[in-house]
Amino acid sequence: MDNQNENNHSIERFKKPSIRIMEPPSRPHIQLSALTPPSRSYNNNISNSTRPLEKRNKVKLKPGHSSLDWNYLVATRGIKGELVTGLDDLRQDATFFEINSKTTIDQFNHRIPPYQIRPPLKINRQILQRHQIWLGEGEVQVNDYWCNIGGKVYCLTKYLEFHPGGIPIILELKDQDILPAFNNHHRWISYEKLLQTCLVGTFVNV
Ligand code: HEM
Repeated sequence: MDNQNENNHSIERFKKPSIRIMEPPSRPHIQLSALTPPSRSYNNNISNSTRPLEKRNKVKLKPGHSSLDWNYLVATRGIKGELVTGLDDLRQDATFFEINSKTTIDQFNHRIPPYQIRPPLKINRQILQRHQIWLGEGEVQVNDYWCNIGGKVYCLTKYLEFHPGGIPIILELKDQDILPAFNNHHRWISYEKLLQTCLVGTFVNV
């Protein structure tokens, strides 16, 4: 009997200590939207919570119209001033001669590419509007499309077909400075670099 008591006692001694299973602490409720990265859009008019993430509106560009093709065009024709259309019209434009200095006109007459002319050509609204003709893709002989970006006039005639966001979105802004719309879509892109050789001159309110 004593023997059995002793056995029971030793079994008790080797029993595992009872472990109290703790409940995991309850997690704070986190809304998924708080974990999603902020939208890369700079458009302050559209709240991040309603804007679908990474919605792209890129269009399918025609073959030969990639960004590399554009760089090639700039390097081969842009540097010679050949990406600016409609310059010959300026030679018959009285307003153009009225608002520009002799130094500028001399360089223009010597066919210096507009992006290299100092001081730059002055272009007012009247002249700009005469160079906003877009009859369709491929109509390079007829199209002549200039626009105002942040106070500078650029010729987009050749660039439009290379624009990954499409042509209509730019044409819609015909009468405006397109810089705010540009910044809403892609503030990080340097249009000054992309369109460097397409610069016509400075926009002036005269
Ligand atoms: C004329 C100057 C402009 C230049 C040089 C330009 C350049 C570009 C470039 C390089 C892209 C490709 C971006 C990428 O791959 O991430 C792009 C896309 C786009 N652009 Fe422009 N852009 C111009 C004007 C505009 C304007 C005025 C608008 C709107 C009114 C616009 C709307 C868009 C859209 C919707 C896309 C495609 C979607 C996206 O990338 O989110 N662009 N543009």
